Formats: sequence, structure tokens, C-alpha cells
Amino acid sequence: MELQLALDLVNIPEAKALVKEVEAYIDIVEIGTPVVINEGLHAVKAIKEAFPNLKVLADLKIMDAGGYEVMKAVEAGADIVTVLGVAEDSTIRGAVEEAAKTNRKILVDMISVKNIEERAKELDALGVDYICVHSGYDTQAEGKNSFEELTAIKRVVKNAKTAIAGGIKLSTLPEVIAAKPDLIIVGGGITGHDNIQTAASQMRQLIKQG
Ligand SMILES: O=C([C@H](O)CO)[C@H](O)[C@H](O)COP(=O)(O)O
Repeated sequence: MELQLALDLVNIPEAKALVKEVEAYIDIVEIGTPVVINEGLHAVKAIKEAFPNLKVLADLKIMDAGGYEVMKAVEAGADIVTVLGVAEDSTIRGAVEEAAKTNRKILVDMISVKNIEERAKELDALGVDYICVHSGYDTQAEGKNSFEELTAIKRVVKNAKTAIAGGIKLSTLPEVIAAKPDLIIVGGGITGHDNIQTAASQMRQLIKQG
């Protein structure tokens, strides 16, 4: 089970400072969509150069032009790139084919997918690397989480790794771990904690215990 730190509300220097504090406890750094909007793919490049031993995920939430946009993220140093599950199959295929050329990975974000099990099955057959259930900021504000959706995709996904994101905190992590995703994505649960090092190390410890 891997731990990904999502960085959403920071600039590049702040992102570097945060990662430096918790790099021992995480596997993947996510350059979040708001950071890409503010800083561009320079943020991916800067973090990959500063932390070459960590995997970097570019949260582009691609909806079209899958091959081209994955190519640009990979050029910037991304190891994993996100594509939306609601995108057309042709977009998913383009993304998967482009990533495979350099052994990079595609994570499909299931945000706003209605028929979650059926779409997860299709995406699995299209050869994506990760399928991630996700309650975004706006649905988190309405009290939603994706714990049940994780159980649903785990029933049908045979090849891809499963992942979960959206509002996960130390207090809810045990419930998430019990559902056994391959990847747990945490943003505010670490970056919004009083002591980010403590939060990250305790999360790592819980994940290790399984
Ligand atoms: O993808 C995200 C969101 O849509 C904003 O871009 C976040 O990275 C994801 O939700 C994880 O962050 P937290 O919800 O703060 O854990």
C-alpha cells in the first residue's frame, strides 16, 4: 500500500519545503490541479529535480487530447499522470499508449462517474494502471467520501491498482486501510495538520501495520 501526498494549495517553493519535511514517509508526490493551473508543468519539473527518488504524479485531470497532454507531463518528469474516468475511451487509450512508451503510468480519477462499477470494468480492460475513487473538494464540502466506492471498484477491477482520494485524515485512515486500496492519496489530512511530519509519519506507520 503506497502513500501519496497531494499538494494543491501551494506554490513551488512551498511545495519543496513541504516535501522536504515528509519525504521519508511518502512514496509519491502529487502536483495538484490547482498548482498546475498556477505554476504550469514547471512545478512537476521542479519537484522531480529536487526529489528524484520520489515518484511524481501530475494531476492534470485530462479530459481530451490524452496522448498529447500525457506526453507534455512526461517531458516535465511525471511518473504518473491523471485522466478523468468520464473522458471518452479514445482519450483513455491515447493516454495509456503514450505513457507506455516510457513506462510511465496512468491513474484514472473517477470523480463524477455515475456508473462506477461498470466504468471501472471498462477502464480496467483499457489497460489503465490505477483506478482512483475520489470525492473532490466540492462534494467533500457536502459531506461525501468515497469509502463505499472503493469497495465497489475492488469487486470488479482485476488488473489495475485501486486508489482512493478525498478528505482522508488520520482519524479516517484505519477505515480506508481496512478496504485495502493499493494507493492512498492524502492532501489536507497532512498539509493542514498542526505538525505535518507527525501526521505523515503516523499515517505511514498505520499503513505499514496494514
Ligand atoms: O484532486 C484533488 C482535488 O480535486 C483538488 O485538486 C486533491 O488533490 C485530492 O482531493 C486530495 O486532497 P484532499 O482531499 O485534501 O486529501
